[in-house]
Amino acid sequence: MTKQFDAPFIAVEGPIGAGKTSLALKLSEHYRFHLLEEIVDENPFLSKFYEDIDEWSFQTEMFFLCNRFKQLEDLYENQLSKGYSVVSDYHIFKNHLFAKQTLRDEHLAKYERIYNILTGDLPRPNVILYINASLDTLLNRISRRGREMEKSIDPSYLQQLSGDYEQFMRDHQHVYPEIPVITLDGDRLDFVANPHDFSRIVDQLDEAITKKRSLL
Ligand SMILES: Nc1ncnc2c1ncn2[C@@H]1O[C@H](COP(=O)(O)OP(=O)(O)OP(=O)(O)O)[C@@H](O)[C@H]1O
Ligand SMILES: Nc1nc(=O)c2ncn([C@H]3C[C@H](O)[C@@H](CO)O3)c2[nH]1
Repeated sequence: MTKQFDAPFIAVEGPIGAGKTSLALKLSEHYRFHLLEEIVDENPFLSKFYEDIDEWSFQTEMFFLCNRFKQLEDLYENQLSKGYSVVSDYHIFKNHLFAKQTLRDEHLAKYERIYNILTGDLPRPNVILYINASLDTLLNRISRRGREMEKSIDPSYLQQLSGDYEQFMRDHQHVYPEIPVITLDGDRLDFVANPHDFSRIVDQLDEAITKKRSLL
């Protein structure tokens, strides 16, 4: 069974370059919530993965999965079980979403068995902020951010991931109607430079958190 807790656990999600890290950081500062950051540079396979996805996908996906498993176990132990609130720059579901895109069938079948074992009882976010954005915006932001290894990202890979996110979020709302999903238009909202846009997001989040608390 999934680990239980009452504190707000907010996940920021969306495709590569949507603005998850930027928004999660700003929210953690605003609310003074613990920030769970996604590791990127520590993944020793990621740059090789971008050079040859088929060759390196299994190692890459397994590394992300094991790393996030450990992060979320620690998060429960040190934060959520003690009543501390958290904002995270990912949701564990993204592992499966990427893996379905990158793994060959026989590797995916093995991966899914391990994924189900590892994630079955992990704590799940109780509010999701989903940033979607057009392919042009995502490519622009990835290029402006300038991570060397991401220069070879194929736009069709990104397009496919964005479509998978859309589908996943729609399904999630049907399966878990009790978990609010706040969808943000990443093309139009500039929460990085525009305080007004950021405070509109905070208003929506405040409302979702208050509603959740009143149901407890
Ligand atoms: N809404 C926004 N308006 C303008 N610029 C933004 C916005 N969101 C993010 N950016 C800029 O786009 C770049 C990518 O943002 P960020 O690293 O937060 O994305 P991410 O979703 O965390 O990416 P990844 O999936 O790679 O972790 C950064 O340079 C950031 O400053
Ligand atoms: N293959 C793969 N699987 C994942 O679970 C995953 N999570 C993040 N990423 C990539 C996207 C950005 O380049 C960079 C930062 O998010 O790492 C992933 N890539």
